Amino acid sequence: MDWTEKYRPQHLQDVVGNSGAVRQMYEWAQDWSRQKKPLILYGKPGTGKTSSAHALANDMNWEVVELNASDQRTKAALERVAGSGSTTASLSGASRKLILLDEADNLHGQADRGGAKAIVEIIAESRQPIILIANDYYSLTKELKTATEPVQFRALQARSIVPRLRQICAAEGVACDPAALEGIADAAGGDMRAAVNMLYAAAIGRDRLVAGDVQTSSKDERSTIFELVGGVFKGRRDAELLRMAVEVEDTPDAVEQWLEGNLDQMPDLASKAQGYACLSRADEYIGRTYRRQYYTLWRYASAVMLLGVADAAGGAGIHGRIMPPSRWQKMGASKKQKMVRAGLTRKLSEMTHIPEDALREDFFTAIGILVEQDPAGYVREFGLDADELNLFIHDKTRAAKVVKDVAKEEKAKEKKTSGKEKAPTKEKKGRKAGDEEPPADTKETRENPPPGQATLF
Ligand SMILES: Nc1ncnc2c1ncn2[C@@H]1O[C@H](COP(=O)(O)OP(=O)(O)OP(=O)(O)O)[C@@H](O)[C@H]1O
Repeated sequence: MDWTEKYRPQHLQDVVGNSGAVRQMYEWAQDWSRQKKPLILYGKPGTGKTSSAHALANDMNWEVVELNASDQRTKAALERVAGSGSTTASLSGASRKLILLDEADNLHGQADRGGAKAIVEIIAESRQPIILIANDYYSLTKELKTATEPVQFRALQARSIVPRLRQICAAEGVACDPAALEGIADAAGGDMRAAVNMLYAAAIGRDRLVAGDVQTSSKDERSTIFELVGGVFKGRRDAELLRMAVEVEDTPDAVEQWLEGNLDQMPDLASKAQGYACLSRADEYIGRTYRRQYYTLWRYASAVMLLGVADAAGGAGIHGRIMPPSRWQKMGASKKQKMVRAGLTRKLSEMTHIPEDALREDFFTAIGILVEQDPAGYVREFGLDADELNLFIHDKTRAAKVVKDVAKEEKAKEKKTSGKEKAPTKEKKGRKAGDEEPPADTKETRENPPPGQATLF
């Protein structure tokens, strides 16, 4: 079993470090009332934000409802649980629900700004306690900052991490050398999740842990995605491969894209098909992870795809060069770009009615080619913003200019239309060559829609 889950603190008093933050949460919960602002826990990954929120709910005997800020269904769910429609019966003691809204820094991923604004309004008026979680406080919207009370989680000190690792070793029956634990705690860089994972990787299958067993790779030295994917295609099927998967910073869905992007290297059709079959099974688990917010399934998804594709690669393995999946490489993998990409996928999914997880590489590649040919047309049809357009054309200045020009052009068109409403006779005189087509919802345009959405799908 995943040790980070197994040793997740169950009560506030089990949370390591961040005592100020924990106290603030406790006091907030003690006299929580409808007038109180929701909390927003922010800080580096792996410092105990999510665990503390769950531990608080457990201590208060509150049920937890977990929602993700970037999920389109969140607004409706929030309205149901926290909005004015929620019954007073559910507001009393034991049946009180703590709403946990994760990825609050991705709230603008909600397709329209109105959606995000509505969510902030529901939060501010909530009849149930709400805790939001974010990594980066500074990227939160102003409205959200105003509506909430901040609680900072700081990186943990190595000397706070060591005792926790010692407890885990004791519970697992692993004797440990203090130097080994100190080495792990130092390398974790204040991230308890990383520390527990490193301990797991070093201690699993051992009953004694000495400093030499520990690979105290610092953040920069941890396995890279290239090594992991390279290992898979070389046909590795050992614990080391799973250890590398724990170390890489990429999420299983990113790893899945990398594996898929390199499947062409398979020696024959049968092994390629076998590789795809494993990926599709892993994909199901990854989807379920997100739907149920059950992150333990991630580990399982990783194991299924890594070992499965390694098996498909065969005993001798393939020693070709590992390439990043094409579109991914161009899009880069910075957090901001990932968020833009996630928002865009959602937008395209809504417009095309194709499920998000089906909008994979091929689809992006196809759209990319079309967008490159007619950026302005796609900005108009899909409502792409400059960041989204830049994902396709890779030229920030040009993307900003195209979006600005389209906005200008639309504004002019609007003006013209409203002018036309006021003075219909003048417009009737006919159009000059080069004028825009007047917007019309005639039978003909409905059946033969303009280029863009309808032509493409
Ligand atoms: N302060 C802590 N005390 C004890 N365990 C911790 C602490 N912080 C993290 N952990 C361990 O790391 C795991 C992940 O922590 P958690 O999910 O609470 O981090 P987080 O701050 O919410 O991270 P993220 O921002 O990535 O969601 C926990 O299951 C637990 O095992």
